[in-house]
Formats: sequence, C-alpha cells, structure tokens
Amino acid sequence: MSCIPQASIAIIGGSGTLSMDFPAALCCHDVEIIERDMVFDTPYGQTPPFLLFRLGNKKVLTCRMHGWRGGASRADASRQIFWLFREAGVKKILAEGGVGSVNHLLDTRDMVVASDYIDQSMRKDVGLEGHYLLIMRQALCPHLRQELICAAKARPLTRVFQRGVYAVTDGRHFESPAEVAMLKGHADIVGQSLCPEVYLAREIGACYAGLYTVVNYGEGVVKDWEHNELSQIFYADADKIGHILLATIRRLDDKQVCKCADLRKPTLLKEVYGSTI
Ligand SMILES: CSC[C@H]1O[C@H](OP(=O)(O)O)[C@H](O)[C@@H]1O
Ligand code: HPA
Repeated sequence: MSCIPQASIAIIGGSGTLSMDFPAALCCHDVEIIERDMVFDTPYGQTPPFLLFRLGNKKVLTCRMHGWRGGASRADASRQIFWLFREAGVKKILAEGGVGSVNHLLDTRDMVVASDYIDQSMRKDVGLEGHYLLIMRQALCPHLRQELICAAKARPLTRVFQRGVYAVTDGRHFESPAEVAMLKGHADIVGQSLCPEVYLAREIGACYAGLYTVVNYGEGVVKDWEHNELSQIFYADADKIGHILLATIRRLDDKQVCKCADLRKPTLLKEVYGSTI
C-alpha cells in the first residue's frame, strides 16, 4: 500500500488515453515519473492503480478510469479516487473521455470542452460524507475550461468546441434513436462518465473540467457508425489528448480564482438531526 502523496492536480483518464502509457509515451522533457502502480486504502475500498508524475514543479496524480467508471463498481471507484484526491490536496481535476454525438454539427474526432451537463443517470447518491449541499452553478470550472481551450487551440491538431452540454447516461448500452432525438436540442454529446465525478469534485472543493472526444454518432445523427472506427479513434487520438492535457497543466498555477470551493454549503440536515441522513 502506498503513502498518500501531496499533489495539487489530477487527471482522470478515460478511453482516450487508455491505449498508451500516459504520460511516459509522450516523451516530454519536463515530465518525470515519480511512482507507478500506487494503490491506496480508502474507507470505500482499495483504489485503482495511480501514477504520480512531476511536470515542472507540479505534482500530478493520474489514473486510468476507463472500465472503472462503469458497471456496479462505479460508485465505489468514484468515491475511492475522490477520497484520495481530497487527502492528497488535489485542487484541479482534468478528465477525458469518449462520447457519442447528439448535435449533428459534430464529427467523429472532434473534441468538446463540456460547459454543462444533464444527468440522465439513475445512480445512487455517491457522495463522500455527504455533509454538503452542492450548488452546481458553473459546475465545469470556467477557468480550468479556459486553460484547456487555450492549450488545445495552441496545438490545432483537431477541431475543438469551446462549449457543449454532456448528457450522462447509465449505459452500458448506447442510446436508441428515440432517446437521441429526445436529447437533441438539450445536449450536444452523450457519455457515461461526467457524473458522479462532477459532484464529487464539488464536494471536495476542487475545480473539474473535461475534454471529450466524439468517437461515434448518436443513433439517427449524421450516419451509422462502425465499431472498428470507434476503437481506431481511441488509438489514433491518444497522443493528441495526452498532449493537450499536459499543455493545460503547464498553464496552471496553484491559485483557485473561481468559485468552485465556495459552492458547497454545510447541509442543514446536520443542524436539524445532529447527523446527515
Ligand atoms: C466506448 S465504450 C463507452 C464508454 O466510453 C466512455 O468512457 P470514458 O468516459 O471512460 O472514455 C463512455 O463514457 C462510456 O462509459
Ligand atoms: N452513448 C453513451 N456513452 C457513450 C457513447 C454513446 O453514444 N459513446 C461513447 N460513450
């Protein structure tokens, strides 16, 4: 079992960077791997393996969460990693993942820096201690999003959309044509990962923003897609996604100039009942 390190930044890797040994595969002169395969005991069970690296003078914790984000273990895995982030002092969290398109203007391989979300999942509440009322105003941190956008635009490798609404579903299936039609006009992309992470980030007072790659068209949007195209996108675009995430981290400092840490308020239930229910 590893001792909990201090790190102010974390990356939650999804399907986009799963195929490579991120960040070592990118061979950047300013990246130093500190430790691999770190696992931690938490009140919610043992975490997935983490990697700790240094980029300049910043320490970054990262894990491959694709596969852990889904299924029955999802609630526990999310709690484990956010409990660890809180203990490690993480204040800025960058996520990445694969999504389907709902907006017909989007093409596969486009990237979207999500600006809001609609939670269509039916997941049980996965808070940590649940002592907070979470206000989900500007839930995707505007400052962290801006840094992601600037980093992506400085390396124009692909089309990057600066805003978009991410509809979160339970999966594991993708959506039917009628479900996609229902989401149209409300959401631009659909995936299964942004919630509950965005709630847990708010609970620990950390900024959270995500870069999402369109890997398939929603049913009835543009055209049918092939499964092999989807996996090819994951493999072909891992480097791009990785470089954008590292470039974003280079732009970050330790200050939280946003409201992300102030939008959690003590829940009144504690005052009324003496404990949370
Ligand atoms: C491609 S299988 C569907 C799966 O992929 C995405 O996961 P991630 O966000 O970790 O890239 C999506 O959210 C689904 O869970
Ligand atoms: N729907 C839900 N989750 C997804 C999709 C999708 O079309 N693509 C990648 N993850």
